[in-house]
Amino acid sequence: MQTTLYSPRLACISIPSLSAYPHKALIDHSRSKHLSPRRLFTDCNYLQVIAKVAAESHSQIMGSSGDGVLTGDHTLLSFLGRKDSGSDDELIILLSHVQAACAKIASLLASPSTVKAACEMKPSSPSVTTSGRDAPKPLDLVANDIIKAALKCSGKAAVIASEEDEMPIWLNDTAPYVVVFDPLDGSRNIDASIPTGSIFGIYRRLEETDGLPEAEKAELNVLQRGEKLVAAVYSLYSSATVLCVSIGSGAHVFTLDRSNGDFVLTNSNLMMPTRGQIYSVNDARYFDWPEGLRNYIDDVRQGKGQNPKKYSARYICSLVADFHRTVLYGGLAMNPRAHLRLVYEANPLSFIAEQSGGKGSDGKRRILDIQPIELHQRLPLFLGSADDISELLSYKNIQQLVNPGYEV
Ligand SMILES: O=P(O)(O)OC[C@H]1O[C@](O)(COP(=O)(O)O)[C@@H](O)[C@@H]1O
Repeated sequence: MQTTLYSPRLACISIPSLSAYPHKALIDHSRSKHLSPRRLFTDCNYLQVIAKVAAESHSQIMGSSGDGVLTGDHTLLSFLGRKDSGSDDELIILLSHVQAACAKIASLLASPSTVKAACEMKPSSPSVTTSGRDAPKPLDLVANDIIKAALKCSGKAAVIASEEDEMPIWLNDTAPYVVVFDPLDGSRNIDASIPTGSIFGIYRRLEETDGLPEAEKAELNVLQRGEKLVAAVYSLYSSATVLCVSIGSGAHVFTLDRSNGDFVLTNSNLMMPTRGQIYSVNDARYFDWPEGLRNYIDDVRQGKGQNPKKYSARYICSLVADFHRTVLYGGLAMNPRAHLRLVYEANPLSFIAEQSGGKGSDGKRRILDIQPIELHQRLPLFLGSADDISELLSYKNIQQLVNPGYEV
């Protein structure tokens, strides 16, 4: 049975395609039921069963050919379920809920009713909350609710922390994982249907904090250094919806098949080119930049850097989109002012950058080495090809300290 992805009133998510798995009777039974978004997150056992089946059985059917080359058509779950994938069943279950949440957000963003509502809204300039964060748009809050419901439903997240919530939320004393996330990055562009994304970082629960009061242990768990990440994910909602996943053994891209709701492997072991020819930065801020950054950009624009080719600029102003292009084509995606967040933006994306051969820096330190001191901590962020980032860092003075509070 197939359900539509773009119902105007209520966006539905198709159930994952399971024809490849041997537990067919179970699957046929599951398939006979329509999976509405409500059911997706209320019937928690449903996804857990699916993910467990994937984890237990996939290597009997597909797996790798033994030389690292993947064979067969993999979905995210079947890919993670391979014997040699390095993921445990609980992580697979958690990630199955993450992918379901992203599919639901993708369908909401693309639904005519959402686009119509956005068209009817008056243009608004971003205002800030009391904590200094941009005021959330309605879709930020909807995406946040979808992801929180999915993570709670997974039963695998002990504590979660979102860009849209002031504090972490403790969910479960015994669940193995900690999830930090930005539910909808780039949402300042959302009314114009410009690409947006979701970002997730997954850590293990710190068992040594188990005896502490809830608020204290919640904070310690979500403020782990990026190098402790066990997995990172970003979802890009664009002409295609793609999910890039790393569980610490490379980064892999899956594309949403809108006909059935599967995320299908489209690019395994992503390798960022060691050097690119594109820089991505808001260069209307050029005159607020320090000398080192201005010199670097002046040089690469003119082909006077280590790479004799003249660089081009691309800036979508949507971090996930700018980063995804950088991973694929090489070059740099950066925001030199202390604007992006360490915990749920810089860390997961730096983890994926490193897993694909690139680098992540704040201009002075490797991102994954930085000890977070607060959940919504901001910092300058430079992500990209290993050689391009090294060259940029050699200009020394690249962090923008002048921050006049831009209107747009
Ligand atoms: O205004 P700037 O400095 O160009 O920053 C743009 C960046 O801010 C972001 O919109 C994130 O900010 P928000 O999380 O507040 O939306 C990124 O997607 C984008 O890369």
